[in-house]
Parts: sequence; structure tokens; C-alpha cells
Amino acid sequence: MRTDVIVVAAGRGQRAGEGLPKQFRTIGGQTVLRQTLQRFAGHPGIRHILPVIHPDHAALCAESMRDVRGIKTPVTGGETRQASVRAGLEALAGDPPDLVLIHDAARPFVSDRLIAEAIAAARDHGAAIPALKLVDTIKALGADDSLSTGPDRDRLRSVQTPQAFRYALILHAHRAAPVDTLTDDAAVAEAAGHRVFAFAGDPANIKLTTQEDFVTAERRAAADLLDVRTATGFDVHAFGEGDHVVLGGVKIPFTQGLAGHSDADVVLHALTDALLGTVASADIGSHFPPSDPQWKGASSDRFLAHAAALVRQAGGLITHLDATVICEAPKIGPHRDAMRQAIAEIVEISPARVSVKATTSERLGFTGRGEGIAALAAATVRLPWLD
Ligand SMILES: Nc1ccn([C@@H]2O[C@H](COP(=O)(O)OP(=O)(O)OP(=O)(O)O)[C@@H](O)[C@H]2O)c(=O)n1
Ligand SMILES: C[C@](O)(CO)[C@H](O)COP(=O)(O)O
Repeated sequence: MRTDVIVVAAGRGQRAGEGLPKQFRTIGGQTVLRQTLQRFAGHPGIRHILPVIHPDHAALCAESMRDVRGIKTPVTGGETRQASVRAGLEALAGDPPDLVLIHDAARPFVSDRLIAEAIAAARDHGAAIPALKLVDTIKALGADDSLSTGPDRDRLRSVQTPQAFRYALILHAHRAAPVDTLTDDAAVAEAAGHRVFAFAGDPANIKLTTQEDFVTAERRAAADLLDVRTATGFDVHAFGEGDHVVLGGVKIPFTQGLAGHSDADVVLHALTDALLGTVASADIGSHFPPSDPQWKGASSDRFLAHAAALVRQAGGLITHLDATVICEAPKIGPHRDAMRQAIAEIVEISPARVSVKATTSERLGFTGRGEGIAALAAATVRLPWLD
């Protein structure tokens, strides 16, 4: 069944305190919204992901959506969560899904298990939400601030998102809602006369609401991105005709050029292979075959940017890139910082995370004889542990 997810991200996050709305704050080096979107993008049961945002945050949202699979153009939300969900539902009407999940951007720890159960429960029941048993004794607060014994906790549940529905059911329920201040979509479905069923929630699927939640989330995000991978790359190009070489994205005047199908930037090629290695995605030749005329003379920025995008699509963070250039000439030192800057811009990380080194081979071998330039590279990334 076609299943789309609406991620509501149009709130102001006032309870979380100063600064950016909470969905655009970072935890573990990535925005909360991006982490939430990635959770759904990585799930095979999801067709499209529709973010609902405040128009002031279009640029922030674009940044968080970059390279996320299956994303639709965001729509503008409303004054309340309910109004934002309604805007999302209406936006899906042109190409309606069979099922829709509705999820808070502020819940970045939603698991594959929860997404799968939400889809199955919506298919089976039409309206279903994740619910947790309460672990504490519940008391009711009186007008004079005294406490009295509250309702039987065995009959109570705290509920989460993703809340899951047949699309037509929840769209009509939202259209018929008597008020627009209901705090979840189960309440909207209930108001329209539907029975809403529960499936097991997940205590780890917290909604980031207060500053304390961010402290917990930071610890959790660090633990989630624990698949640290390093991979290497190597490339060689022979000298040929020309008056410059391109190394690390920088044009360096020289007495010869480098021969190759593209611009023969050995440094970017070695870095591309290193990044592809971290996500086990073959090598530069498989992605950009030298036999393909479209890559003739191509700037190698494109190859490296593509590899970086594949890492991001896998939910990864590029934490370090290291390249060593092996040649007798030209001198690399004077261009080192420009190369670091160029590489950082292509991969979209800080130059502080990019290292460029150079060595000669003591006049030994093909580099020593001045026949060409070689480059070695290593890339380190942090990925979610998915096995
Ligand atoms: N008008 C609104 C209000 C809330 N939300 C979204 O609904 C989710 C759950 O709401 P909540 O945690 O209450 O977020 P905020 O309204 O942003 O927080 P606060 O009440 O602290 O301002 C969040 O992902 C939030 O961005 C929304 O899309 N549109
Ligand atoms: C939808 C929800 O996340 C379920 O727990 C919640 O109701 C929305 O957050 P709010 O803080 O109650 O607005």
C-alpha cells in the first residue's frame, strides 16, 4: 500500500528555550529535523515524506532536507499543530497515498520497528497510534494545589507519533474537526467518530520539548552515530601536454598538464574513492565510467560532491578527510590551504576537517622520474549502526 509520511515542523519550540526552533537545533552534528527525515527516508515502506514548516524557515528546512530520499516540496503549516497537519493532508490530495503516517519533527529517534508497526496497524485498523503504559502512580492536582489519588493508571496510556491512518479517513476527520486545537491526530479521528487502536510505543522515541530533553538527546545521538568507518583511495595520472595541473580543486600553473578523461585531479579522485569506500559503494569508475563521453573534461568537483551526497543519504557525517600528494613538482605547500578550502566547500564540511599533505618519492619510481602524480586519501565518517 502506498504510504506517505507528514512530518510536522512548523512549531516555534517555545518550551525548549532560546534560539532556533528546536527542530533546527543540532544534536550529534545534524539538525533534529534532518535526523527525523532520515529515519523515514531509510524505511522501505515509505513512498514520500512531506515536511510542513513555517515560511520563515524555508532555508533552514532546505538545508535539513538536502540529499534525503523521497522528500516532497515542503508546505506551509498553521498556527496550531492540528492546522499544520491539515495543511499537509490537503497537500497530499493530488496524489493521495493509501496510508499516511503523521509524525512530529521533534521526535528524531523513531525506530524502523515503530514505522513498520505503524504501517501495519493503519492497514489493519484504519487508525492506530503508538502508546506506552505509565510507570508512575498518577495523582490529580486540586485547585488548592493538593494532590488526590488519580485515575487507575492501568487504564491510561501516554501516546506518541507516528500516528497512522487510512489517508481518506484522517483527511475527512481533519476537514470535519470542530476545533483546531486538538493536540494529536487520534483526537481528531475520535472526534469524527472513529475508533483509534494502540500499538506498542517506544520509550526511546521521546519528543524533544525542554532543554533537558536536548541534553538526553545529545547523549543518545552520539551513541547512535557509533558506526565509525575509515576507507582509503588511491589515484595516479601521467603528465601530458599543458600549462597547469588541477589538484584538490585548485588550478596550479605548471610546465605540464595531467592526462585524463576528466580534469585529472588525482587528489579529488582519491578522496572520492575513499568516501565511496565508507559506504561500500564501489569506486569512481563505476559511478562515472571513463568510457562515458559526458565525463570528458569534467571538473572532478562533481565526483567528490556525489560521493559526499551518498554518505549523507546513508545518514552519515563526514568527520575527516586526509590526502597525500606524491610528486617531485609542482610544490604543493603554497597551495595547501586553498586545496583544503576547495575540498571543504565541495564536501560541505569545515576546512578544519580537511588535511592535505605532500611528499616526494626521493626521485624513485614513476613519481620520482617526474612521469606523473599520485595521491593517497583516507576518509572517516560516522554512520548510524543499522545491522
Ligand atoms: N503550529 C504548529 C505547532 C507545532 N507543530 C509541530 O508539532 C510537533 C509537536 O509539537 P510541540 O512539541 O508542541 O512543538 P512546538 O509547538 O514547536 O513547541 P512549543 O509548544 O514548546 O512551542 C513539533 O514537531 C512541531 O514543530 C507544527 O507543525 N505546527
Ligand atoms: C502528538 C503528540 O506528540 C503526542 O504525544 C503530542 O500530543 C504533541 O505535542 P504537544 O506538546 O502536546 O503539543
